[in-house]
Amino acid sequence: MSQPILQVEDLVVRFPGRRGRETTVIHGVSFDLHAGETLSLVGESGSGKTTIGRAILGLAPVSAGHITFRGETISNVSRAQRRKLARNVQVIFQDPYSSLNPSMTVEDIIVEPMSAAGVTGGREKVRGLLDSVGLPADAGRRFPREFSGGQRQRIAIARALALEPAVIICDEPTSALDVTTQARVLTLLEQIQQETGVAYLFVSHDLGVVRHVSDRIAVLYRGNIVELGNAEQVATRPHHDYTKRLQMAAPIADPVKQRVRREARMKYLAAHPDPDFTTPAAATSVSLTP
Ligand SMILES: Nc1ncnc2c1ncn2[C@@H]1O[C@H](COP(=O)(O)OP(=O)(O)OP(=O)(O)O)[C@@H](O)[C@H]1O
Repeated sequence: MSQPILQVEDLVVRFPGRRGRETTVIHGVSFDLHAGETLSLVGESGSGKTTIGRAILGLAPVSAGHITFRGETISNVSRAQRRKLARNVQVIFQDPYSSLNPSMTVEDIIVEPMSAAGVTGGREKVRGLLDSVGLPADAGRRFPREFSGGQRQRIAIARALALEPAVIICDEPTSALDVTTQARVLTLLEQIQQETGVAYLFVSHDLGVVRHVSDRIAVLYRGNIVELGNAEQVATRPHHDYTKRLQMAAPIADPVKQRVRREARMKYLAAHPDPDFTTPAAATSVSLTP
């Protein structure tokens, strides 16, 4: 495999807490990301997935450890160096309703990061970007409110692609979308990756979703990576107890398979009681009646 494009080594993130005490939310996490690869960070709500993404983007404090992009340190650097990085590492957020400025046209939304990076000629590029995400050319003149959730996420993807980044952090990019739209957006992200070689750091609570889009999966539990490996292996033959719980909590459509797995989960939990584990978030969407 190629040299890693992004390396996170022994990352520790602490936030100021009550009475001047600090709370550590990321406890020495390490992973790397290669060009053209999708690595997913999976864990329940509060496990620290978004914080890791924000630390890479310089939006959360790197209290210890360091982060490098193409071998160059990007943690705790100056604003100017940060701006340089912004061209290479972009982000797509979970909520396509709040992540796009409602008072700007789609063209202005897409051109904005180019102008901020001092790239000229952005407006000519917009039509090609809209086309590459499957939106009509006249979409540029319209406003976000005129589009559905899936279309808005396509606008967010076009904006992320505007600076031809090497890495895109996809923070739960499909969790606000219905299942069919989810599949379309994931397919689009895969096509873009095949065409451009962009690497994705994909953040999700849903092992079932990331299994199909990832090359590797890192499982995060309370700010620690407890398992990292090939996506198929982690999703279907996990080693760590916590991953097994996440796997058993991922919702599936077939009610017969769901019942079989629920029974297996009950058996497993009865045989492995562990008060230290909280119920993974996805479990709440699994029906408890046949
Ligand atoms: N700015 C902050 N100040 C203090 N604590 C924070 C801050 N940002 C995040 N945290 C805490 O860090 C922990 C991890 O949060 P984070 O949002 O990274 O989790 P997550 O796995 O992305 O969860 P979710 O799936 O719900 O988005 C949480 O306990 C959260 O309360």
